[in-house]
Amino acid sequence: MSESQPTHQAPKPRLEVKLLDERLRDYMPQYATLGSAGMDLRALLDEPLTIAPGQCELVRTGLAIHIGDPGLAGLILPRSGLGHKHGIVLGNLVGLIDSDYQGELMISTWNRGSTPFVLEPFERLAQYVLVPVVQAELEIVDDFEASLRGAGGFGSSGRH
Ligand SMILES: O=c1ccn([C@H]2C[C@H](O)[C@@H](COP(=O)(O)OP(=O)(O)OP(=O)(O)O)O2)c(=O)[nH]1
Ligand SMILES: [Mg+2]
Repeated sequence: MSESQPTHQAPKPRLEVKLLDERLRDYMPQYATLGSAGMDLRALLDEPLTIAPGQCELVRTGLAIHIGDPGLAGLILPRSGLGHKHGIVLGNLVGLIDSDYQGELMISTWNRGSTPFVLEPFERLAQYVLVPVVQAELEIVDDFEASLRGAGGFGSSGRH
């Protein structure tokens, strides 16, 4: 079945990427479908890596992506299939990639499951999502203008 074209599409930011391993040329991150939010990141490994239950390994991607625009950031998120079926998620839960980071993207890979997981070389391990960011300035005040919620949180508004 052919995929429907999006009705409108903003121009895509072009990001500079360095391949820290030539093998990555054949495994460039891609959007799997026209509407995919993330590009899959692959594990740069020379041989399969067994991750024991509870173990966390920092896995190379072999990619350095310089975002360069402080109005953007990268997020590294787990893949739902690996996370749900195999317990393979991120040791830092979410990876936040600063726009001025020029180093290699690393994936903190945590086996939160109960069986060993064998990670294969170049397996799609996590996903990279580019998101808009707004930087704030903080201004110290003594009081806020009152809001309906005030300081209530953590379930204070109850269930409906
Ligand atoms: O999953 C991740 C998370 C972070 N990073 C890189 C990019 C990010 O810009 C940098 C710093 O990340 P963060 O600010 O979350 O870590 P930190 O512990 O605060 O280190 P730093 O003091 O270097 O900011 O590490 C990754 O490669 N993978
Ligand atoms: Mg930091």
